[in-house]
Amino acid sequence: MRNKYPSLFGNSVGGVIGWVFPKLSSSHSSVPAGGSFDPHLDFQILVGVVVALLAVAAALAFLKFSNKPKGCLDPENFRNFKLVKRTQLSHNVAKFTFELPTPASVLGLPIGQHIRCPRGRGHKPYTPTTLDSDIGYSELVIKMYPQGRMSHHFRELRVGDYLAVKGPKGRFRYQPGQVRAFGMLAGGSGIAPMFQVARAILENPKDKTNVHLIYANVTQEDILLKEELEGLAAGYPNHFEVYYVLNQPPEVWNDGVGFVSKDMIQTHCPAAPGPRIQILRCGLPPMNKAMAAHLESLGYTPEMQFQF
Ligand SMILES: Cc1cc2nc3c(=O)[nH]c(=O)nc-3n(C[C@H](O)[C@H](O)[C@H](O)COP(=O)(O)OP(=O)(O)OC[C@H]3O[C@@H](n4cnc5c(N)ncnc54)[C@H](O)[C@@H]3O)c2cc1C
Repeated sequence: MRNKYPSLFGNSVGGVIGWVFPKLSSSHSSVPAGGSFDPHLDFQILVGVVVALLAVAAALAFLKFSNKPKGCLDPENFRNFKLVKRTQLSHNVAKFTFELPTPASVLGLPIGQHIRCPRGRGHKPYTPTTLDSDIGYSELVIKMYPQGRMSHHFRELRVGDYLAVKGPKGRFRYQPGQVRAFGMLAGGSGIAPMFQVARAILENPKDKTNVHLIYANVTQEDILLKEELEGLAAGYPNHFEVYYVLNQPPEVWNDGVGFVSKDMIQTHCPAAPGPRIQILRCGLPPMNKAMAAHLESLGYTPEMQFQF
């Protein structure tokens, strides 16, 4: 079909107009041969153009949406993911890289949610260090405890083996800008969900949320993802800060010593009561309990707190 509006909108839009409004497309102009102006016809043309533009916008949006890679998790059934690389990071910590079904797949895990891996009759939560901006693979950093049941499974996992995973799971929902600042209180492997949320915020240039992390461990060697955390602190100095707390610090140590205290929270987390702030907690039960008590006595309401 020949385009009736080539100079204004190009072939495709003119074609759409012709298709949607055949009556209009038979008129070359709203100015009849006699030269008198027809406002009714002009209005019809305007409506036709708006409809055509909306149709093109909808088609482009559909194309963009349908091109977005689909996630490959199932919340109800376990799916198997092949281990393609295993990197030992310390005597009891390793990074596990899993292949996704196709090189273009993404895991499809919303920010702040986790996967679950089966062990015995139950399953354990894990948060990948990768995001959906990492295509074709997903990574877990796992601390393997001597007596841990799931730890034992990971210790035995070799390249070529499969890990059963289901998800997404979790109550946490995140929308960029939903709070002004996050305080994060993490212990040991409880850093995993914090790192994921922090990374998603900081790597999104439109998200101006500030992140204040207090991270507790026994020794310096126990600090997980240290290099990655230092990278975030150096790369986003105005939006991210991390304060480490160690039970057994080395001789030279400038951060916190002992357990995470009320004073440390007051100094390093966004102050309460404050507008649009939230404190996230993830650690062993005794730490979570102690943190909840500190937060309450500092005036943080239950709505301002979330425990992973
Ligand atoms: C949202 C969320 C995400 C998580 N993501 C990760 C992750 O990405 N990587 C990761 O390694 N872990 C992660 N964890 C912790 C993980 O779910 C397990 O708790 C951990 O792997 C231990 O499980 P297990 O079966 O080996 O130990 P269990 O059989 O549950 O425990 C056995 C013994 O191991 C020791 N132990 C267990 N957990 C800890 C601990 N946290 N600190 C100190 N000693 C402990 C204790 O002595 C305990 O008695 C996450 C937890 C949550 C809530």
